[in-house]
Amino acid sequence: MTLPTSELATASSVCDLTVVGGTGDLALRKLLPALYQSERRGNLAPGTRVIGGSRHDLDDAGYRAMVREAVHTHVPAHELDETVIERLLDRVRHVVVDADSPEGWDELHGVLKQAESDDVVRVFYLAVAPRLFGPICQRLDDIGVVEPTSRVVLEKPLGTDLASARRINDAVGQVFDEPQIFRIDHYLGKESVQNLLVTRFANTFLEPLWNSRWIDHVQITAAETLGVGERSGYYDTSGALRDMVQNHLLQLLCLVAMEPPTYVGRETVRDEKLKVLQALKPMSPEDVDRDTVRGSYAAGVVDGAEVPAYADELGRPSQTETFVALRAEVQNWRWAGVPFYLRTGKRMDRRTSEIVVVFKAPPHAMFPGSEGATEPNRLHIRVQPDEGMHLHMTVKEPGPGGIRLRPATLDLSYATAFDAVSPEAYERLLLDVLKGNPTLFMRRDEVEAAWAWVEPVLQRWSSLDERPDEYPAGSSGPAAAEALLERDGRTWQETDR
Ligand SMILES: NC(=O)C1=CN([C@@H]2O[C@H](COP(=O)(O)OP(=O)(O)OC[C@H]3O[C@@H](n4cnc5c(N)ncnc54)[C@H](OP(=O)(O)O)[C@@H]3O)[C@@H](O)[C@H]2O)C=CC1
Ligand SMILES: O=C1O[C@H](COP(=O)(O)O)[C@@H](O)[C@H](O)[C@H]1O
Repeated sequence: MTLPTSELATASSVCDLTVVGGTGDLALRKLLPALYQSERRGNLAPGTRVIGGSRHDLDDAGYRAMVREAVHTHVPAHELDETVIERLLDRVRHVVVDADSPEGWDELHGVLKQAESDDVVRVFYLAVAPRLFGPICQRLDDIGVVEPTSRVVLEKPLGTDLASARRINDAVGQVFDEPQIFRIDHYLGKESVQNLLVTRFANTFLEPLWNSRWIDHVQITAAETLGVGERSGYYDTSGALRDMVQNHLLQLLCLVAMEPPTYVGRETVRDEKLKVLQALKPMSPEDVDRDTVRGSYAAGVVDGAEVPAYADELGRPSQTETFVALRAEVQNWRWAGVPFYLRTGKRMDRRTSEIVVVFKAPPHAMFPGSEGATEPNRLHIRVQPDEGMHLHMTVKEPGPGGIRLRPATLDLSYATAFDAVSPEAYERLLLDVLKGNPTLFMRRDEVEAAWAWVEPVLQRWSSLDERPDEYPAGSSGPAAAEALLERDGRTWQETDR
């Protein structure tokens, strides 16, 4: 079994990568530093160019200065190499384009016509608000630059509900065929997320246990210490359910719950993930009231600094949730009766993304005095920080004087086990785009199935017209999130660090 995305050392095809939104936060903070890293590792094919597009009145030199600063700001100092920066800058151009106007697009056409050869693949990365995806695709079509080999990359969020996601998909689909469309979910580019597939399917010891007979429940957490910062305009129209659960957390759930595909390939993994999304138990209004928790951070202390409440950062009261916890069920043979608890929030006590698989307790306490002393086995898959895994077990405490049971862990930290730093998710995903490998990108049917599942939650919440529960910034979320598990006789599990 080979993971196509592990081909990081393989050069990509020669591409003209046009980043519409090339002056925005995402481009400067993530995409251009990722391209720098690809250049540094020799993974950008000679002849590949990067064309930034925005309404900024910038010439090539002005944009190159912006790119240089972005690389200096967002790449760790020990990885900076001026000769690599120069090599990257040689590839860089800028065109002034406005999605809302036909002007400027001919200039893009002119630049693309100067490509090294007719074989250069045109990639259009839309790092702009999703409402612009359809209009930009139309403009690209109007100027005649979309070829059968072209690709388009769409950033999340893809819509705000099922209907808007369908509209965007329809609009993009007027110009690009589905195999040409790469919908990014950057969690799928994280090393440990891909390792989840390998751990499950390249080892034999887990798979026989990976079902409702042996697994009690699964917890998936993505906690951030950051607040909404500069993105409050976007975030307040979104909230944690749309921003994190509909995409990243459900993708993680899919990778935990999916059946083994016959091989890891472009469509096979996505086919299996889709089946999981389609098997999620639909939420009735009563389910939403019972099985979901919304929170909004109040003022508090994070990493030793006082931070304001969400509403104060925003400058007005808001019903938008900055925290969600919920209980989901996958209604199929493997997972019947196994709850999946999902939780995500901003301004929490720690930055951690983690999957915890909690196994059932041993059926019989056979060691004298050991009733209640054994903790169920837990497999922690740490997505970030400190990527790795640890298996929580019960062992005998060494020494004479009878058998005393003690919890202990088998720990695998990537940083210590492998002498290699994992590439940033965007570096890996951008290379996959340049190579034309869509395995780690979301297909239309997946995105829409995920929206179909979260939509009843959104509808119920908006019908209630209530403010989310407050939680102090720097805490683990609202008390109701603890109660959600306590009701089932369970607790959230954290990796001890
Ligand atoms: N920032 C992040 O961390 C993340 C962002 N995303 C998504 O990526 C996308 C971009 O986000 P972000 O970079 O933060 O947004 P910004 O607002 O920082 O940047 C938007 C970019 O789009 C350009 N732009 C805006 N309007 C037009 C237009 N009419 N025609 C052409 N270009 C235009 C802007 O340049 P100008 O104004 O000069 O035209 C700018 O380059 C969004 O969909 C966002 O949700 C997803 C995950 C994380
Ligand atoms: O997509 C998003 O993800 C980030 C969290 O990403 P991470 O890689 O730092 O875990 C989140 O802050 C942002 O709100 C969301 O849009």
